[in-house]
Amino acid sequence: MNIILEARDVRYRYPGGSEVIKGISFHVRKGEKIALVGPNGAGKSTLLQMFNGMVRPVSGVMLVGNEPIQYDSASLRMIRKKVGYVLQNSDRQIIAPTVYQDVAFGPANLGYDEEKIREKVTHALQHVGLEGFERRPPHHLSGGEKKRVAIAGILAMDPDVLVFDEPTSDLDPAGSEDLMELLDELNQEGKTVVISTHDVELAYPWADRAILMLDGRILQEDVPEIAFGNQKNVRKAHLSMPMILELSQELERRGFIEPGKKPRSILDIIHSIQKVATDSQQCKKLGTITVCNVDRSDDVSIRTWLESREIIAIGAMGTRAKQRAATEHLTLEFTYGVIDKCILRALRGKDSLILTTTRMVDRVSQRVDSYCQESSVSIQVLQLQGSEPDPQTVRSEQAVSKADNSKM
Ligand SMILES: Nc1ncnc2c1ncn2[C@@H]1O[C@H](COP(=O)(O)OP(=O)(O)OP(=O)(O)O)[C@@H](O)[C@H]1O
Repeated sequence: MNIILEARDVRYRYPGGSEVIKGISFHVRKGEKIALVGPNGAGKSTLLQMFNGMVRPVSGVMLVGNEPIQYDSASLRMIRKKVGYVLQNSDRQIIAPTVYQDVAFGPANLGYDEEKIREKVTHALQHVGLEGFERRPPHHLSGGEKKRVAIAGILAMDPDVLVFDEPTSDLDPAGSEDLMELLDELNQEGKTVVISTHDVELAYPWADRAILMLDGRILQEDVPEIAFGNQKNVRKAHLSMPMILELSQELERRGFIEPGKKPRSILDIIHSIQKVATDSQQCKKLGTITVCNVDRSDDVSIRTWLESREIIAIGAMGTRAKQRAATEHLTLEFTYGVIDKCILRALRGKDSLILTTTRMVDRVSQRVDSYCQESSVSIQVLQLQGSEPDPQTVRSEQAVSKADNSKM
């Protein structure tokens, strides 16, 4: 078990106040997505701030990479290179007069030379979709853009762990979905991601593990299906049960889904409702999913390719994919939970196109393959790539089946 963060019986009280962290122990494994969930005042922010030494426990030990955190300034600088912390309020994190200077602050503090700083800043801004914003004053940006500047500032230091305090609290629903998608992308690239949130609907499908907190203690820590499935603890923590989980419990009571199945998404629910799924598989021809890697298809006109197709829905995963869609003036139908939504479409016999980036391409095939194996269906995943000489021939030349047709 590759533990990257660990708390051993940590306790904390603010100067002159009562105890707000009351003996907490837990660990985070490398590559995990953890959601710390609890009501106002539960101690989530205080606990998160212990992860990179911003708050020092009164007793107990915090470890990063199996090493107890040391609190001298040189050690803290190194810890903050490993564990990046994105504050809830971006205005408190952004300090410089331009976006470039703000994102450059971390790498400059690490002693990098000008060229390396420029490289880090450019890469970080690309990552969060803010290329071209370098000279902009941060206080003129929208809340969502400021959040991305704050994240870029952390990414520029290339930390192993990213900690986000209420990452979506000041974002609109579309902005929240974009941000969760960015967190997924970063996790897919190997970052461990820890967030605090009140939003159970957001945490439930996203997290590998949920930690429910109340009054400075951990109430429950488990996979989301179990952590959020305990009605008593959920109520106690002033939370509500995620809608999907509540619906699946109701369907289970009525015998529509097998006992013990805990769907995490609408696709899971459809899959669990065996009869409906079987009917749809038998009656309909399945649609296909075409994947376009935007990192490798500069010379492909997606718009031209689309013109040669029947009606198709388009989804985008990742910031660069969304930017590419904007450049080609494509209307996106799906920007979050994209793979599941395209599988649902395929089950209805309809085709879709997913724009994505190199690191996420395999994820599409993996998710579709695992769904197909579990459900004994075969949805074709095709790839759109390379130069496009003639839209008429694109379909046969560039659409290469990756699916295992023997599953049919
Ligand atoms: N700087 C501070 N000085 C004194 N007490 C504080 C300070 N910051 C937080 N607290 C107290 O510590 C407790 C835990 O606060 P914390 O912000 O960690 O909770 P939280 O779960 O993140 O809440 P929220 O969801 O509202 O942000 C609260 O009772 C709060 O009043």
